[in-house]
Amino acid sequence: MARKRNTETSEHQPSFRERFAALRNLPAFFRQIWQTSPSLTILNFVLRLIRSTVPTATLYVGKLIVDEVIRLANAHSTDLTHLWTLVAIEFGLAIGSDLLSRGINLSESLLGDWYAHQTSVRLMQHAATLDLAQFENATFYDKLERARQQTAGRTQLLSQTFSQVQDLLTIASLAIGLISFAPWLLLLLLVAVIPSFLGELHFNAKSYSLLYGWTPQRRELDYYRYLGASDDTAKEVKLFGLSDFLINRYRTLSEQYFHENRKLALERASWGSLLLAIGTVGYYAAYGYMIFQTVQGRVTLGDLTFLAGSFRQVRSLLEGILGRFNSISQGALYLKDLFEFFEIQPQIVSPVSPRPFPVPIREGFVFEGVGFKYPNSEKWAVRNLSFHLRAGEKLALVGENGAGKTTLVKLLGRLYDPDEGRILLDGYDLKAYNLEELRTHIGVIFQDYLRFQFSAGDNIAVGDIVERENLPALERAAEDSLADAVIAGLPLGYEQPLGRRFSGGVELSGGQWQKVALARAYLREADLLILDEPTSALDARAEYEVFQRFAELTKGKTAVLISHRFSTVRMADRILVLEGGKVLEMGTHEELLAQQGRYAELFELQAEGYR
Ligand SMILES: Nc1ncnc2c1ncn2[C@@H]1O[C@H](COP(=O)(O)OP(=O)(O)OP(=O)(O)O)[C@@H](O)[C@H]1O
Repeated sequence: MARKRNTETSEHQPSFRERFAALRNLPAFFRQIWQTSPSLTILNFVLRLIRSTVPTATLYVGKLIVDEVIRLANAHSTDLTHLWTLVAIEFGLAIGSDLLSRGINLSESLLGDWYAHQTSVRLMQHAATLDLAQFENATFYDKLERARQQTAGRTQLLSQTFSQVQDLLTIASLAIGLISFAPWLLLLLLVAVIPSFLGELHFNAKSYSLLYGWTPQRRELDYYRYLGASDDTAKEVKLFGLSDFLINRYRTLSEQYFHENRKLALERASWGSLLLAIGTVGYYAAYGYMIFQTVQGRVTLGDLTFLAGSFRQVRSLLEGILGRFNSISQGALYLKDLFEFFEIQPQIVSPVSPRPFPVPIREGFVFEGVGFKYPNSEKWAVRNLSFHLRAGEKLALVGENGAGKTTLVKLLGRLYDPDEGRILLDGYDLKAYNLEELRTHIGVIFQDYLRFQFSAGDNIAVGDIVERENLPALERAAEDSLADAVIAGLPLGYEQPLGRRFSGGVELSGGQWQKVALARAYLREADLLILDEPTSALDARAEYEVFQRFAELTKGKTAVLISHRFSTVRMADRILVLEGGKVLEMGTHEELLAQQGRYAELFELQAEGYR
């Protein structure tokens, strides 16, 4: 299937002005580098400063050697002391230069690695503060993806900018010699180098926009790679015979990228060679002129070697600087992506002066005309939702798929805020409470709970991670959720790694996983416990037992239970029937049966199936 490139993103073709504007990110970048390690930054800079004078010094000593050789030859002298001293100095410079380069590389790679490490940690920390809604947004993902990719590339930007400064200093010292000989040579050099610089600038802008425009597709490629080769997916991919389908989708997209990239690479190579040739013509014109001056006796042979060497070096340094300028401005554009990611702010936050969370909860939660639309959707997931979840009651949520049950739970945990109406806790809007505190007091086990590829103990401990080392607490929670028998059957008990991703891991059955996940809810001393279809994978006996315990363990606590099984639902104090995001019926099992409404209908339907 041929796929069209996202045309919306190709509008992001960065203009010259944008590229230059992006350089404004460099000071902030260097502030971060400096904060990473002031001593390494200074060391690197000092080493580069010294290193920048070495080429000029070497060329100058070379000139002195040539002049001395000629003087000795003409004077038929055998006193070589001065000559050998000069050679020794040049040798010293060569060794010194190598050592300096090594020092520069070492300090820079340490600095770069440490910076990349710190940025990755900051990225994770920042991502953790953001809202669930932001994670469900594709543009956000693209930004995150670019920001992630850039952390390693930053090391390169660091060394390029430092090299730039070093080379500029070297050029300055070499230029002094050239200027004193013939200032227009320097001008000739610039003219020779500029066309290839402009060419590079143009092609770099193009490849940046190609890469940028392809971010969504690259994410798609990663996804196919993951689907095609991962333990989570292998089962379904094999049984449904999806390999060829996936490989073809991958191939089509990847080939399209390759072709676009190749076109650009070819254009770049042909234009690059042409423009570079102009530079070479400039160099040989200047070289010819210098040879002519030497033959005329206006400069010495030593001067010729110095000047020709300086010219050649300044040319290659200038080319390097201009070329590097391109990658620096490109790097600065990527830097913009990174900084932009850090600028994304969460919308769901704590108030400035939050109310203390009520312990115990006195009145409970009141939904007042709550309406909510998912950010990427036009449809109301829930609307005009009004009901009272009393303190200490067990409320079951019932409704068909998509009725809004999980959404209601997400609103309770402030993973989203309502678009209409409000949710009160003991008379105050949920937004009046500290967000973290609110979440600490709520224990939720979602139907799509995470199967962490951690040890069995850690899989329970994620319910309240501060209890990680508290084995008795973990054991108690496991007992409450019936996970104790599962763990007793594992060769390494609580230390047993679960899942197949890492070596030595043991895979559990769906029901066994569910028992382990359920233990998380019991580990946390939550005041509001929410279980979203916690027993869907359990066998009938286990389900019965789990709910017997649940009733005992949550005595006096507020709890919300989502289930499609009426045997479970009828154990709740009250039942709320949702339909199309609205409250359809609410009452006890008996009341709802007596009403002969939807609940009674669904209950009968299920009971029918068991008869
Ligand atoms: N992340 C999301 N983005 C957009 N729409 C969503 C998202 N999650 C759910 N929805 C939509 O919101 C509505 C309510 O979904 P919700 O998950 O709350 O239903 P549910 O009652 O829990 O269903 P189920 O019994 O299948 O678990 C559905 O129409 C669903 O398509």
